[in-house]
Amino acid sequence: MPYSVTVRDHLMIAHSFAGETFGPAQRLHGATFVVDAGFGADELDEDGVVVDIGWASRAVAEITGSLSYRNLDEDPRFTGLNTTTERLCAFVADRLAEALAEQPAPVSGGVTSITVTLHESHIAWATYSRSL
Ligand SMILES: Nc1nc2c(c(=O)[nH]1)N=C([C@H](O)[C@H](O)COP(=O)(O)OP(=O)(O)OP(=O)(O)O)CN2
Repeated sequence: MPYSVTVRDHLMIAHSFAGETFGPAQRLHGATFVVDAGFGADELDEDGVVVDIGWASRAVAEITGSLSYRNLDEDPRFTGLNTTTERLCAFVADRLAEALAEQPAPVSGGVTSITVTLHESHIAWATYSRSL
């Protein structure tokens, strides 16, 4: 996968976690994530791109917008699940894969993988990668 394009957004949510592992984060707390969504391809399309950056930015913004300013403890999409940074990465990546699949070529043309990283601070982040 020699080529990739990454677009950045951010996400503000509230949540709490179940499990002694999480210590004080078992209580409701807020989090602001920087979201990096990467699209990988083996080859460029006929326009010379992996994916249109404008389309990618809008697709990511739609997903982050569906999460932001929400208490994810009350969001039916995550019932019974800890909305860890890792799980939110996978959620964003899977929604992006769905959005891409709905697009006709050339938008969906050569993308072979999606990699989403959520930075929860300058010293901690998580990543989820999937192939298409
Ligand atoms: N692998 C993950 N570990 C943790 C996540 C996560 O999403 N994935 N999230 C949290 C908390 O939501 C928060 O980000 C940090 O809470 P905090 O209590 O400060 O957790 P720490 O592990 O940094 O410190 P403690 O020693 O547990 O107090 C936590 N972990």
